[in-house]
Amino acid sequence: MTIFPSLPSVGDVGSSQIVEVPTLEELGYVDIEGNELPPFRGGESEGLKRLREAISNEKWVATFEKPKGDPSAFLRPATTTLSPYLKFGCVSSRYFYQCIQDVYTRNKKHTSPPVSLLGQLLWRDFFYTVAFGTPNFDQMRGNKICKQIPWNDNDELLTAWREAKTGYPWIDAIMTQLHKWGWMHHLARHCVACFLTRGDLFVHWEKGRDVFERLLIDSDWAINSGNWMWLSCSSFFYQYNRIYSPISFGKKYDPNGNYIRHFLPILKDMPKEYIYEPWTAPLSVQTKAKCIIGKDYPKPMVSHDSASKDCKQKLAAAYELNKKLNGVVSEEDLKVLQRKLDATCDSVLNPVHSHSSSGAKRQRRS
Ligand SMILES: Cc1cc2nc3c(=O)[nH]c(=O)nc-3n(C[C@H](O)[C@H](O)[C@H](O)COP(=O)(O)OP(=O)(O)OC[C@H]3O[C@@H](n4cnc5c(N)ncnc54)[C@H](O)[C@@H]3O)c2cc1C
Repeated sequence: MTIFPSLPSVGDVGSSQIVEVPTLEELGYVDIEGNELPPFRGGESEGLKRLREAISNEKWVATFEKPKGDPSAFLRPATTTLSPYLKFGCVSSRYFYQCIQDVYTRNKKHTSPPVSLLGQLLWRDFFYTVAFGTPNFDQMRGNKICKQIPWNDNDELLTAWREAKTGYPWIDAIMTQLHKWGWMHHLARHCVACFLTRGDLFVHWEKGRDVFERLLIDSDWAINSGNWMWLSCSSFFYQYNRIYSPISFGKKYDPNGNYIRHFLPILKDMPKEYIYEPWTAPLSVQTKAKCIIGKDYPKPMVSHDSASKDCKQKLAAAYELNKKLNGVVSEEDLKVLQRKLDATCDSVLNPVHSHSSSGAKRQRRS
């Protein structure tokens, strides 16, 4: 008697040929020799090792409070970095949850959801639940929980953002980390998602979501779309007047700009006074730093002050329209609104001017 049934025979494969396994180059990946390797190794053993390391620091687990972590910490990230392992099922979310509960049992005083570490796992399940119950969750059209907003379709703006060429070092460094590591801190994701959508460029959140989906190693259908809706003020969060400054937000955590220097080495010799706004550096300083703005590193593609003001106006008008039509906004309604807004808001076409001489004016922080 055989214990294991024999394997079914291989069916008729017809005339199809068995081809070679495609190379990485054929799959579209470029040679990364000489480049920094992403600090992630796949597999369950690595995932469990990271989980044990995070959990063994009981004080850190018990006091974990998001969004208090430092988004610019890259040598030792401020969060667990377990998302790729959870996404691929290398680490069980239930086991992770149980480990946190065990720490809480031993440490009665601990933070609570939504900001605690346990709360982060609840956010994960929150997005899974809403995504499951919402038709067309991953798009604006036909999605009842999503505000209908006349985003622009400007591929030039999208490309500059995706290719880390906005001229805002904080934004470009984050996008470079995305290309190199496939992972960034949660607040860093906030900054670039806000910048692309409601903060500065007014590009559709679905376009940014698609870029993240392609490049994140933790890319997750429900979590990614949910967070893009959140950050673009399309759903879950509606305070569109609160915009991340691409200049002052990162500076709070990293005044010397070490994160920027690491991910954008072209700016590594820029003095700290100018690292977040290099276009304001006098030409002599740019020359000494071997980085001429507009030649070695781009000028800012928009003026944050006027672009963010325009974005707020557009959001206010779109919210008003959604309210008036009780969320049933047709494509034609959006087009009419877009035409009206295009006539009044044109900051995107008016980039900030580079100040390569002394006496350059700084932008007001928002
Ligand atoms: C625009 C945008 C897109 C995002 N896309 C993704 C994505 O595709 N995949 C993804 O896993 N996370 C995504 N996130 C959520 C969050 O940024 C990452 O889960 C987190 O940064 C991963 O790092 P970590 O494992 O160190 O997180 P920790 O802070 O250590 O949290 C532990 C786990 O909780 C879960 N978690 C944490 N924050 C969130 C959140 N806001 N929503 C849902 N679950 C959360 C993750 O599974 C994470 O691994 C996105 C956030 C934004 C703002």
